[in-house]
Amino acid sequence: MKNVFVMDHPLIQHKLSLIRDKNTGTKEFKELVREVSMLMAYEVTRNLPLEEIEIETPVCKTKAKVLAGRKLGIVPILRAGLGMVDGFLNLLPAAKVGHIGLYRDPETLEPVEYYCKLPTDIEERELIVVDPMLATGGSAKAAIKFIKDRGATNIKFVCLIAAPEGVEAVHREHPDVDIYAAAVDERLNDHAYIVPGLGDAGDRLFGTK
Ligand SMILES: O=P(O)(O)OC[C@H]1O[C@H](OP(=O)(O)OP(=O)(O)O)[C@H](O)[C@@H]1O
Ligand SMILES: O=c1cc[nH]c(=O)[nH]1
Ligand SMILES: [Mg+2]
Repeated sequence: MKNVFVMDHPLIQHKLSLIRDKNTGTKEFKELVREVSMLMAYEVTRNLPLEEIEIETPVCKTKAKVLAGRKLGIVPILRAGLGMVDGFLNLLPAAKVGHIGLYRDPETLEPVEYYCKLPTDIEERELIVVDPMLATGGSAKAAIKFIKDRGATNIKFVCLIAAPEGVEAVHREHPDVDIYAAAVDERLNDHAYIVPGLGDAGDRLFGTK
């Protein structure tokens, strides 16, 4: 599949299996989502540019590599995307966080927007949109269009589980956006839930329902 990178690191896969298990309760679910997000942040940032600066160790002066100051932004899609933010910020503490509130109407399956607050300089930032689930792709497409309309040009999308239908839909509308997932599952069911998936990510994270 084009534009989708599956992160098959054993730690990510192991923790994802625990997350999928219906017997995993809210507290553990939240901790695991944070841990997997941190591991995914590590993989997603693999190509960040470096520059050399001069530093002094206790022994001598030397050249050393540091991040080349690229500005980053994390954009969770509320609610469930919130569960991924802390894991990303653990590794990228200087990143700014923008929030986009969307819920999927259970009848029409169309995303409904209810909140948006983004960093003012998003056009200068590399933006990482995060949401545990990419199902039909409606929410991801809407969030990406939203930030593109406000000037963003450099966007990645990171999820825990993607459905092939969602990957295809995002790729068709936003071919410039790479998708990073811990797994691409089999399909969507009649209610557009991912099979086998993990159920409703927002409800499992926040203990609702
Ligand atoms: O690809 P899609 O078909 O759009 O479905 C995926 C969306 O559904 C879930 O959110 P939900 O609507 O359940 O909102 P919530 O995070 O507030 O629970 C999930 O977190 C995604 O945002
Ligand atoms: O399987 C799914 C699909 C959409 N949203 C979820 O939380 N889970
Ligand atoms: Mg939900």
